Amino acid sequence: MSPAMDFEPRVHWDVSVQSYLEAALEAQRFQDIQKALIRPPLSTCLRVNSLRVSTEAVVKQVNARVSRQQRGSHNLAAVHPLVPDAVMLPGQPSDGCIDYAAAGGKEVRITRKTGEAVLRGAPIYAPGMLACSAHINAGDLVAVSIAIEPPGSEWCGITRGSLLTEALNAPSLRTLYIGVGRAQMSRADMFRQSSGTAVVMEQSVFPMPVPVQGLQGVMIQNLPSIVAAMALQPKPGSRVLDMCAAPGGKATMLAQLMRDQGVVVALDRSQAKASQVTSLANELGLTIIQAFRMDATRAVLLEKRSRGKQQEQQQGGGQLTPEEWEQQQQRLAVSAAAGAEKVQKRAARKHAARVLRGFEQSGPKASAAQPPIQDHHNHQQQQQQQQQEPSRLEGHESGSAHAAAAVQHQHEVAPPALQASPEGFPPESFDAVLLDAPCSALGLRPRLVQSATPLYLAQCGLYARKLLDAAVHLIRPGGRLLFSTCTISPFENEASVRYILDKFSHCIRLVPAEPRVGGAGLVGRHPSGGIQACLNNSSTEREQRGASVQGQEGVQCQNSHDAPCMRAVGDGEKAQCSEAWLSEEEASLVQRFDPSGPQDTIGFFVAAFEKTQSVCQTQQ
Ligand SMILES: C[S@@+](CC[C@H](N)C(=O)[O-])C[C@H]1O[C@@H](n2cnc3c(N)ncnc32)[C@H](O)[C@@H]1O
Repeated sequence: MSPAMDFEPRVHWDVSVQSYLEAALEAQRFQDIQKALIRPPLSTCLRVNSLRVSTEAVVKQVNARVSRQQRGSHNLAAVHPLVPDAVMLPGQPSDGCIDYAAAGGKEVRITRKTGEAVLRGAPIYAPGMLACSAHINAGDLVAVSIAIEPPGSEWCGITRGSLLTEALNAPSLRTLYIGVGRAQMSRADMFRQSSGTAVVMEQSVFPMPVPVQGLQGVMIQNLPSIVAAMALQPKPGSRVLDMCAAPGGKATMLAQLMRDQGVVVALDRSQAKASQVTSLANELGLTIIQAFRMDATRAVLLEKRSRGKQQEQQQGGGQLTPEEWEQQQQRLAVSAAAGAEKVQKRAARKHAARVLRGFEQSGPKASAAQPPIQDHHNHQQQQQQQQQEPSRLEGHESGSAHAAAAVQHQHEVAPPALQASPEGFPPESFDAVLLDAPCSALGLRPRLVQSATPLYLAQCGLYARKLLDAAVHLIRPGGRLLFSTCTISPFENEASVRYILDKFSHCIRLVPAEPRVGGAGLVGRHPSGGIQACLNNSSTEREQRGASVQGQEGVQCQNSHDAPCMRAVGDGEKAQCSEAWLSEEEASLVQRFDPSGPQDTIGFFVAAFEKTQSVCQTQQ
């Protein structure tokens, strides 16, 4: 074993994506961003649940830990000057001098995704282990290395459970050393256990954040995520929708800003993910969050349109592609077999929709007190699960995230778990809507592999527009919409804002996204033809195939992380790919968080809109 002392991983980008971003952001800026993306932000941001505990108390507690455990290596924690519920823990750049010799040749190798979380301060859990040296016992010091997938591959070349021998240090296998840790279990247990901490880091190429486990009323959350929730300005007692809510970081922040009064309807496309939101709300003792499984692109209940579409499909669907036709046939077969069960489920969904509509008439308080669907049996089961499973944050809050709930009475006040989803919501149902769109996630840090392709960026941007369309219909006149992403891709950010401002110019206007922590958005248009040109020029065979089949057949998404599976970049959608951004004035209202900027945050984008009047029928 000969670990390199410097942490200088070379991260390959798709050539076309790189040229697209270089042209958009300018070469030097993109180079700086690339450098920033391979390391975690130096500071850790703690979100304080100020309904339970004061930020001053948290600052005091954290600083007490700093002085005890990491004397001299950290500056003191402080409340963020513009974000009152955020406590910032500054970190010092590491000198990179790791004493690998102390490990005496013992080593563990972990998956790349685990490694990225560890670089943000998480311990190494058993499932993240890939290989390790022979004869490792609890208490041993071990060198820690990450196995990196080669460009274009999803497998790093090492089978879990392997013995680390010279062969696994072959130059053909990409390995990155990130520090030294202490084993918490034996080699055998590392591969036998499906949970539990396998190794705790003692020295890392990046400073390890102050441990926050056990701190009451705090959770780790990226600063821009907190800013996004604040910029929506949700009012206590109002009715708010979070369209893409799991795992619930922003939904819970919204509830906190609303002083846990009113209702936050939180949607996500899978039941498991919707349940994550409920779990986090329970942990934090927030009672107003109602989580549903729902495809938010279909969240607007437009009676006429949905009936028309249903009829069209039943008639054989002149508009359907062969692929859609086949999918429809499969669905019909399944639904026929489902028989009585389906009738029951539909009744449950109708009931839920009725309750939600009823809520419209009776006001927020009534709905909060009477959740759409109650299923006490499942609620109990879920609570048991929550007690067994540690809480995790994913999505924007990648890396270690320890939701430390300051709640004594959570099981008394937690809303029951919701098992069925309503069919949708009538237009203008909400006072405020948050759309934290699934995106290409090019702003997340650290990222040791970048696999995004032009097609993927195009799909993500178009998917965001679909969700934005729904969002605009769901807000009431006078209400607010907050759009955010964790990507640096302008097609998903500024070009999406342009799309919505142009399409709904008569009823939507940009308003300042505040507090103002990030920088201005991009002005003008993409200088070399935008994502469509990028797609056309794309070098890989796969991309060319994707570009050449536009509008003809489905293209599967290629990434697993929150991959928005759009069918295809269709002919009708091509026009949307031309890439106009913002005017000077508009750019000054949105916020673009640059990962290489002085704030040292993840890459993020925030835009706030106000709906001035109803969307006219022709726009629907
Ligand atoms: C960026 S993450 C959201 C993070 C979340 N807002 C938070 O702060 O914790 C995007 C989420 O959108 C969900 N999603 C993707 N497509 C969706 C759809 N059509 N309807 C609802 N949710 C969707 C994904 O499952 C994922 O959980």
